[in-house]
This record gives sequence, C-alpha cells and structure tokens, in this order.
Amino acid sequence: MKILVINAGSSSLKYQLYDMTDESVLAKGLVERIGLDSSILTHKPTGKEEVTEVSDILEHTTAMRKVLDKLVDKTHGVLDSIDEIDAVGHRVVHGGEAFKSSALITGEVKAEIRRLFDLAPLHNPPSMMGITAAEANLPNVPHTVVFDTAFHQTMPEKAYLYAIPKVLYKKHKVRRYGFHGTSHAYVSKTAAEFLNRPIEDLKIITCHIGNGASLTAVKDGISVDTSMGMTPLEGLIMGTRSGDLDPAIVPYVMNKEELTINEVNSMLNKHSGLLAISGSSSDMRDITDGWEAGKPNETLAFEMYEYRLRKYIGAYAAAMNGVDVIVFTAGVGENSAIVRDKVCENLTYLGVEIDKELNKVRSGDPRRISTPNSKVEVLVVPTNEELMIARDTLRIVQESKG
Ligand SMILES: Nc1ncnc2c1ncn2[C@@H]1O[C@H](COP(=O)(O)OP(=O)(O)O)[C@@H](O)[C@H]1O
Ligand SMILES: CC(=O)OP(=O)(O)O
Ligand SMILES: [Mg+2]
Repeated sequence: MKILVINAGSSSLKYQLYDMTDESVLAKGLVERIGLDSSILTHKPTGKEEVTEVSDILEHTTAMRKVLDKLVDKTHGVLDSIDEIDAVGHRVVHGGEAFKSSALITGEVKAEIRRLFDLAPLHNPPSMMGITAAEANLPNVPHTVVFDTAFHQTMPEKAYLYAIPKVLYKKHKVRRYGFHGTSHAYVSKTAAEFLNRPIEDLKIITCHIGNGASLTAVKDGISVDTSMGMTPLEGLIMGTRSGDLDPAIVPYVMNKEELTINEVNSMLNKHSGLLAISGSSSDMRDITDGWEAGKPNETLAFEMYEYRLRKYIGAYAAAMNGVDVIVFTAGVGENSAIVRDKVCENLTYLGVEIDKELNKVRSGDPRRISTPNSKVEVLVVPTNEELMIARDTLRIVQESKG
C-alpha cells in the first residue's frame, strides 16, 4: 500500500510518500510561500535528483496538484499514475477532547475540526485547507487525520485542568491539551524498543525540542503530563514563543502599550523566545555560535533556555516519582550536543551521567549517550511524525475494510 502523508501549515505544505510494504520513503518535499509571490516547491524523489521550482501558487489546492504532478513526472516522478496512491494521512494539530486517537475523515470529523478553529486559530485552519486540497485532488481514496493532541488525552484531571473557574472548562473547553503527541508517542515507544524493555515498566521524559518545543512525562506508556497547554504557547522557551509567564503580564502590557488581542498574541507567539532574548535569531545554531563567541545576549538566551528545560525535567521526575529514561528529539534535541550536555550537567542529582564523546556522535539512528554507571538512560531518538501518521493511516484503512 502507498500512503501520502500531508502536513499543511498556513503558507506551507509538507509531504512524504511511503511504500508501506517496507515503510520506505519514495519521495518527500514541501511547498513554501503559498499565497505569496515566488512560491517554492522542493521535491526529493528517493534515488533521483532533487528538484526546486519557483512559481506563484495562490492556494493549497494548486500546491497539492503541483505536488501530485511531481510524483508522476516523467523525470522526477516515482509513480506511473496517481491512482497508485491508496490513502492519504493528514497531520492536524488540535483534536480537542473529541479525538483520543487518529480517525478516518468523514463529514462529521471535518465539522469537528472546524469547531476547533477557535481553540487553534493558527494551526487548524491551514490543516483544513490541506484536507480540502487533498480531497479535491484525490477524491476516491480514504483520508485520515492524526492529531498532535491525541496522545495526551490520557492526562489525569489534576494535570490538565487550570486553577481557574471551572465554568470556563465547561463552557469553553479551557484546559490543557498538549501537542507534538505523535512525536512523543513515537520516541517513547522507540526508546523502549531500543532498550529492549517493556514500555509499561518505564518512566520516560521525552524532550521534543525543535522550533516548537515540549516535554512529556510518559509513565507505563501513556502521557501523564506535558508542558504545552490549551495552545502550543505554554511551557518551554521556544524559537519565537515565550513559554510560561505570569498571566497578569498580558492585560498589563495590553494596557500600557495599547495592544489588541491579535497584537499581544503575535508578540508572545512570533516575537518572543530565543529571538526576543538574543535580539538576533530564533535558531539554536545562531544562539550557540553567539554563546561560544561570548556574545552577552545570545549567552543569556542560551542560559534561560537550558534553565527552563532543566526545571521541567526536574518537575516531571517529581510528577512520576522518578525517571528511568530521558529522550532528546527534534531539531535541537537531535542535533545540539551542547544543549544536551549543559542540561545533563545539571541533572547529576538524579544520577544522570553522560559520556561526552558519545554525546558528540552524529547519527540518524536512536543512540545512548549516558554512561554504563548512569542511573538514568539518556537517549537521542530521531523523531518521525510522518512515519507514525503513515502507520496509523494503514491501520485505520485496514480496520475500515474489516
Ligand atoms: N545542528 C543544530 N544545532 C542546534 N540546533 C539545530 C541544529 N539543527 C537544527 N537545529 C534547530 O532545530 C530547529 C528546527 O527544528 P524542527 O524540529 O525541524 O522544528 P519544527 O518542526 O518546529 O519546524 C531550528 O530552528 C534550529 O534551531
Ligand atoms: C504544535 C506545534 O508547536 O507544532 P510545531 O512545533 O510544528 O510548531
Ligand atoms: Mg515539528
């Protein structure tokens, strides 16, 4: 079975085509700057040369058609016909409380995703555009949705409720949902397999630190707490997001600076985090370069980032009354030896000890960076949200066929 995985953002559409007989990637790529002039399509067929094309792509349906054209292209294609695609799996960030697992897309499922626009105004509308575009181009195959929030639906009430009037939860569903669930689920499962231990016996802290970043406490294989909240703004310091702050700052700053709701939302989501502290970049590579060069703003940004991360690891060790495994994943977690090194340097009280040389090894495979003496296994596990989506899609399609 061949499965196309779609991850649509407001101005982008990422895709990966899998052959599920051996879970191999036939092609992957992305369309950027949708709706702007000079949109860029980058297509990487496995075993063939990468191709980049610049044109004006005004909306997602056209972007989707261009992707399908590339998949069957005589020179750059990997399929004879788009009829070879058996199913499409979509990433949707917010599934609210309605979705505890992935689902086959129906009219009712789409209506529910639309009802969740209010809770995830930055994320769900573009996902819906991706679904509409894919359904328009591939109307005869099953489409499925895989939610970032689903894995965290196991959190207990004490972890997901905010200490505010309960009527806000009842009326408006104000609660913590958590995100990056597909990644936290994938890396915790992969970590247990790597260690050859049953996940039901492990207390795992998964650190998904990319541009967006979140931590999850995974106990007995399920999510018991996670650092993102009602939206992907809560928790860690991220590339451009503030993470935790005193909520009273919001009305105070709105009043002092005469900001609108949109402006304050944009400040906290797009102009905060590493970017705001360093004043130069949201990218951890630039921050660590600046720190190594002794630049004061980048040094402060690095220290604040590492400090927040370390505090959350401590909190989740407390939440689970211990920790057996710490997993680093996503752009920063997989690639930044220095972030891992500095965080672990301050976790010796938990019995964490990493091997500085192993920590520097670069590899695309799951690997251990702790010493044999370490009381906690510390692993780097490359995430693969797309593969998780493809696997879920395969399962749902097979189940729906009975
Ligand atoms: N070698 C590296 N060292 C440090 N940080 C890196 C490195 N490579 C990538 N990153 C970080 O990873 C981030 C992207 O992570 P990723 O998981 O792809 O994010 P997202 O999916 O949220 O876009 C970049 O913003 C950059 O800060
Ligand atoms: C939910 C979320 O924050 O996603 P991303 O890390 O892709 O921005
Ligand atoms: Mg990501």
